[in-house]
Amino acid sequence: MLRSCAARLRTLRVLRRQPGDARLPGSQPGSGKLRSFSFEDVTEKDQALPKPSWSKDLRLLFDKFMKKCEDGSWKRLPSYKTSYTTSTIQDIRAFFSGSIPLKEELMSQARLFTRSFEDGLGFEYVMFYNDDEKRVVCICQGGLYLQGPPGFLHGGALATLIDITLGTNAMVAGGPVMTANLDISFKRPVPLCSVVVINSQLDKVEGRKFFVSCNVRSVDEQTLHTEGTGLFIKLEPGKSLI
Ligand SMILES: CCCCCCCCCC(=O)SCCNC(=O)CCNC(=O)[C@H](O)C(C)(C)COP(=O)(O)OP(=O)(O)OC[C@H]1O[C@@H](n2cnc3c(N)ncnc32)[C@H](O)[C@@H]1OP(=O)(O)O
Repeated sequence: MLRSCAARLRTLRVLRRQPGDARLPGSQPGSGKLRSFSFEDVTEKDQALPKPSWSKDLRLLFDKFMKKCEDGSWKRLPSYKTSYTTSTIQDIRAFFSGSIPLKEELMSQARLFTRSFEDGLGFEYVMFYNDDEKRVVCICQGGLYLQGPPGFLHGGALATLIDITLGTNAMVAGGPVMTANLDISFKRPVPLCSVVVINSQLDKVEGRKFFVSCNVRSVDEQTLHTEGTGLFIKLEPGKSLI
């Protein structure tokens, strides 16, 4: 989660174009300042760009959303495997008030779960964000190592994709969050290696609570595979997680 958290914070920095700014994403100027809370020192290949392992459907959808980005209404969210420097890890620890149990040498080896497979065998996905509509769309393809029932995507893999999509939606709206609740209704199985679209919407914000919902459809939109809702809680700087 922490790696996911930090990667998404860095994604937000790109999204909001605040180079060198130590503010938390979503916070107002002058509030939520953190010492050196920056991920600028992480330089890695952006994973949310076309690869040879992508199917034609994923490539076509990617091109379609990139077109939507041209007028600025949609933005592509970069995504990284992440590997952090010692100072960055210290800053993440400071944010969580020292409550991260993992030793530093192990933290530097940890990787973002959804970006830990070989290209094409696990999660291939790109997210796009529309600020006006408070929507995040994730176009994704679950590879051969994500099988559940023979020939179909594992429900837990789809739940993961839903979690990161809804979580990203909450996070671009409000800053760092954690999943408190996920409710998923599986309606039709997703064929392995097929492409689906997760369409999420920020429904409501109540204090630190962000309520987000989504549906998952096939590329041709004819099949409704899944519906889901999630509750995400905005994290408070300095508050211990444990
Ligand atoms: C950080 C970047 C993340 C990027 C996107 C997410 C993708 C990755 C998602 C993950 O994998 S996260 C890992 C799975 N989630 C967890 O491990 C979370 C475990 N739970 C916690 O650590 C805490 O419960 C949590 C941080 C979610 C909330 O603890 P807090 O102490 O900050 O909140 P608090 O208990 O004060 O509750 C705040 C409000 O939320 C409500 N709430 C908290 N948990 C709830 C829950 N489970 N269901 C319903 N409501 C809940 C709570 O009632 C209260 O409502 P009110 O303000 O109206 O009083």
